[in-house]
Amino acid sequence: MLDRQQMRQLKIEPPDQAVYKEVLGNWDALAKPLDGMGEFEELFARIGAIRRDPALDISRKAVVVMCADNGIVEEKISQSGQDVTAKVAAAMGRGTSSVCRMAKAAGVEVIPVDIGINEEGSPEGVLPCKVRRGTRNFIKERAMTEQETLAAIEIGMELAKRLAHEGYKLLATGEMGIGNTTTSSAVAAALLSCDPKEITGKGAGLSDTALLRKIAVVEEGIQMHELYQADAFDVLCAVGGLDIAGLSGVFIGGALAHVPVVVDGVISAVAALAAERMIPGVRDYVIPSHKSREPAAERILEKLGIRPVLDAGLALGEGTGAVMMCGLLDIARTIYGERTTFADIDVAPYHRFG
Ligand SMILES: O=C(O)c1ccc[n+]([C@@H]2O[C@H](COP(=O)([O-])O)[C@@H](O)[C@H]2O)c1
Ligand SMILES: Cc1cc2nc[nH]c2cc1C
Repeated sequence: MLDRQQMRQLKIEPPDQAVYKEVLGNWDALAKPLDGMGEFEELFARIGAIRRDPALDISRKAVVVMCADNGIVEEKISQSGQDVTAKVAAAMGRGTSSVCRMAKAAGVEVIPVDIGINEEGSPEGVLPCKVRRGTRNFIKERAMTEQETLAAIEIGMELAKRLAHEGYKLLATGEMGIGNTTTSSAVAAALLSCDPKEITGKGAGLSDTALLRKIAVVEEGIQMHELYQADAFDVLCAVGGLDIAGLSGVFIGGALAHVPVVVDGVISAVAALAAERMIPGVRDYVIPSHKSREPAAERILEKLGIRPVLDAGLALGEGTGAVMMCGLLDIARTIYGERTTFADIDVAPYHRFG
């Protein structure tokens, strides 16, 4: 079992800059305007550098969906009942939830994980990795013990490692957990040292009055656990969730295995930021997808130094935005994989000015 000391000692190797340059050069040789594929050219250079592969093989992809419950739902910070977590997770196990439909269209495998659903046993088709049945209410006590948080991180790390070993070239992240936009807002406010009012949103739908209660709950959690002074691991224990901790582990495990990991909405973004704070260098392995409607998302992605590609007000979760990004990456890659170069169309290559 992973301990805190071992975790602190993990080292992330930087992506390969020679491959990065080679991929950019290959884009320039294609019969198209220079930089015609915009940010996708740089994103693919990063993916090549991460995988140390200028061929940019991203043929096998999986989305890891961490499902867990949150004790903070006692404070009525979500429009949905806690039972929805298990119900949507069960649909995921059957292949019928939103992310499953989209992943089928995009050629991405869905790996739902029960890392903390508040039910006895795990739904059929969902990987049984329950650390405990939901977290504790963070305005009464710490949401998780150190051991529970480490266990969740380790589950994510081991899963990413196993998937890399099985030949997945790109991983995407997702989650399902009623109440997890409250835990995410609390973790984000602490890690960004900002006022919860600025970054707490309506999650899966709340009235204006309920949003004020949600903000007050986040403020109370931060004050009670003195989180503006805490490190990322302590923040996770105090106000985080098993899904967030598990996804942090996926980001760390992906980075250690040289696999790019696509971030999804606000919960996944918060997990990536926590992972970067715990193990510096992880962010070099994070691939953007969309800018969630939750206000914290933009701030977190900015802090991570990654720019979202889609800005469509998505707020569904489950990894749906990340899966959409996988589809876009596949489409964009076709012109790189089946190269038509300047030489093929008998035109002299363009040169960069300045
Ligand atoms: O991905 C996002 O940014 C996102 C934004 C709002 C809601 N969600 C999803 O909605 C659920 C959490 O909403 P809530 O209001 O219960 O905190 C959870 O299952 C998430 O997958 C997800
Ligand atoms: C039905 C439902 C499906 C979801 N999928 C991700 N978060 C969700 C929240 C709700 C409420």
